[in-house]
Amino acid sequence: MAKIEKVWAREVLDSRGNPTVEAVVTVNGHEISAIAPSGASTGMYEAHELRDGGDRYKGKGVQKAVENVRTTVAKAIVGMDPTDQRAIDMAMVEADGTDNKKSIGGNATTAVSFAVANAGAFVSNQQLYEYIGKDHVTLPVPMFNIINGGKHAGGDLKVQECMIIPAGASSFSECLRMAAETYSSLKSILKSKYGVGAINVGDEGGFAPPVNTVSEALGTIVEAISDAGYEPGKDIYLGIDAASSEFFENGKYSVDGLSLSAGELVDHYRSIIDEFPLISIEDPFEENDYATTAELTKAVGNRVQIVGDDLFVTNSKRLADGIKKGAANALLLKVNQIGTVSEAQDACEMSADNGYNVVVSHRSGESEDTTIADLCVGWGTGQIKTGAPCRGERTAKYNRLLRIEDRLGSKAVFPGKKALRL
Ligand SMILES: O=C(O)[C@@H](CO)OP(=O)(O)O
Ligand SMILES: [Mg+2]
Repeated sequence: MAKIEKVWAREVLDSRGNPTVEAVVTVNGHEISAIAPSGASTGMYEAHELRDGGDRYKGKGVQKAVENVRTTVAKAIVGMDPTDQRAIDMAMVEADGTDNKKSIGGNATTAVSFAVANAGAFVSNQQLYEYIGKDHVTLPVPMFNIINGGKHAGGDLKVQECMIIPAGASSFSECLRMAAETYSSLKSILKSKYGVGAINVGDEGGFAPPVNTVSEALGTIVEAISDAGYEPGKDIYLGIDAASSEFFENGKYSVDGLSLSAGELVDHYRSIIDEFPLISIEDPFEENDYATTAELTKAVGNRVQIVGDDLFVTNSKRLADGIKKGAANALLLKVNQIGTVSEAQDACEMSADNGYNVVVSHRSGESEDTTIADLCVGWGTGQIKTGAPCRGERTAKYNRLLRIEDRLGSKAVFPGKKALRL
């Protein structure tokens, strides 16, 4: 049996230039490292990130998380078998002792949990996706965020992400090519419509043009899809992440130049669904509103994937509540929202057992770490969202998926439209 010989951590930078935690686990004399990502539109029920009062630039909170890995976490897990992911994750949960990783920090536990997964694969002489997935590995249909709004961009567009979903493709690599071509034609269209400033990009690599409404954004994307030679609603579909908690105040949603009640927002979404080939809506209502999320799911859930991100925060308890109430029909899975790979896996399995789709997701603050690409393939979730088809921290994941597809050759399973139950 291999043993974890040493646990270390250091501060490195994420894609926004903010400090984050890199954990290093030594097995068989080899150092295996992994980096925690970080959100901007974080859900209120997420695992706690150690960031010193939310100040992301002084680095003191991250230093504390780094220190916790070097001391508390190292004490709890050195000597354990790196292939016993669950025991290691539970040892961290126990050493933390809070219900939201407040003492060790969700960023500390995530980085260690990722590193342990990679170390387990290393000592097993396997690729991470093989080690996790055994024999049911599946390449995902990706969602590409090509127009950025909300907290990820500086403009007036309140909806955070406007995405393309090339579910009509016959392989992952074809999805990526279709997305890159559409991204490129969108760039030309935006430049000619709004001027050269419109092609500046937001946190996830999508453009941040001066559009005011989601319809304007989706209309331009539809044009770009056609210009690239694809058929909207057949080859490439649309998805949005409303991240609506960010524009919810005093019982009203300020979106698309309107001030809407939850009920009015249901009608607003329904008119957008009627106008565009929109097949996925994430966080349509604020993170505590299971009732209206259930109402929308009931009304359109047979043709639209309703995804819970801030709503569920990859937390099995919140997910179980949502399932009971019929809120959403898909889980957005972010390991750092709950803080360990094993707890995220629990939420993944609960989703599958209850007929909910699962979309593995990056954060807006990312790094070169590609662990989530392997988790997605190994768990066979069939969907991933990891930003635009550009910027190194996003292409790191897409390129990793290309490599996995290439390694699998004719054994690569790709679900296409089935991943979204279309
Ligand atoms: O809301 C989201 O889905 C994510 C990732 O796209 O954003 P953030 O990491 O800022 O929470
Ligand atoms: Mg989201």
